[in-house]
Amino acid sequence: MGGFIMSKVVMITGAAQGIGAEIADHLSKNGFDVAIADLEPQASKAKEVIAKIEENGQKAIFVPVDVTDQTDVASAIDTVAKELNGFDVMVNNAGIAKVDKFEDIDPKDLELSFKVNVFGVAYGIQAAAKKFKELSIHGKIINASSIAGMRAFPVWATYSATKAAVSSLTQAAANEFAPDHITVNAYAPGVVGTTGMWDEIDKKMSEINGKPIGQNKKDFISTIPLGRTVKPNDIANIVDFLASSAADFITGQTYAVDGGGLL
Ligand SMILES: NC(=O)C1=CN([C@@H]2O[C@H](COP(=O)(O)OP(=O)(O)OC[C@H]3O[C@@H](n4cnc5c(N)ncnc54)[C@H](O)[C@@H]3O)[C@@H](O)[C@H]2O)C=CC1
Ligand SMILES: CC(=O)C(C)=O
Repeated sequence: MGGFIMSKVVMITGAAQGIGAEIADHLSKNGFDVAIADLEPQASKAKEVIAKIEENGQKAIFVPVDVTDQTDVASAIDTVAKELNGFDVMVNNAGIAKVDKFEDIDPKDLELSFKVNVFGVAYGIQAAAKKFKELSIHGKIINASSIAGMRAFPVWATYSATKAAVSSLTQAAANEFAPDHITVNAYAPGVVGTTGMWDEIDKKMSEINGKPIGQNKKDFISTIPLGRTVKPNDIANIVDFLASSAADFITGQTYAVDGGGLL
């Protein structure tokens, strides 16, 4: 008689599209039931991700959440733990990228960027750690940083600062939650050219420096030693690892996945 293997449960923010959706697909292939946590208007995109996860033989739900709202994030995690009957891994992936010349940085963009990229990650870490403790789970928390948080590029000050803050939150939380065997790590992608994010970045950079649409992206790609953009699959691979027991003794780290772009 075949043994019954319990599925693990992951919640991934910003998973209705892009890198988050790819992470959801990978983790479901590794036996995770998945909560796709994203803004309410992303519900129909989330349905497509859920359909793929179900094809992989796992359960999936959509949890509407705005990561800038601390209460919303905590109640989303409560819902996930109840509906999927457990909670093992939190991926704080949601993020936005605002690009501007330093002198032109708009306070509203600065505020929203910090609210989504930094407050959102802090709230996700807090609520996940509380739930892991409540359930006595040695959980794993995985956050989205960026190579922009390791080296600040011109006209990316706001975004770079938020992503540097993610690495710092990752280290601090790793230290604080180590006694509970909760690990906290981060991934730092280079240019992932196929998600919506780079279309906006390229358009805004072209308004700033007058290069034709597509040129700024090409210029970035030309600096990557391994000769191509990062694929969402490359990021999902490291998240697979960080979410697995193979990474039990790793905490507080931020991993660049950038084809050598920062070399
Ligand atoms: N695309 C790239 O080149 C890189 C992306 N990253 C980071 O990876 C993460 C994912 O990026 P992509 O998939 O490319 O972006 P994307 O723009 O394709 O997807 C971001 C997702 O986050 C969601 N989101 C935005 N604000 C939210 C909020 N307040 N609450 C809940 N969800 C919210 C969006 O609805 C969307 O589904 C982000 O944190 C990004 O900063 C890091 C380095 C490179
Ligand atoms: C959007 C982003 O973080 C990079 C490095 O391309």
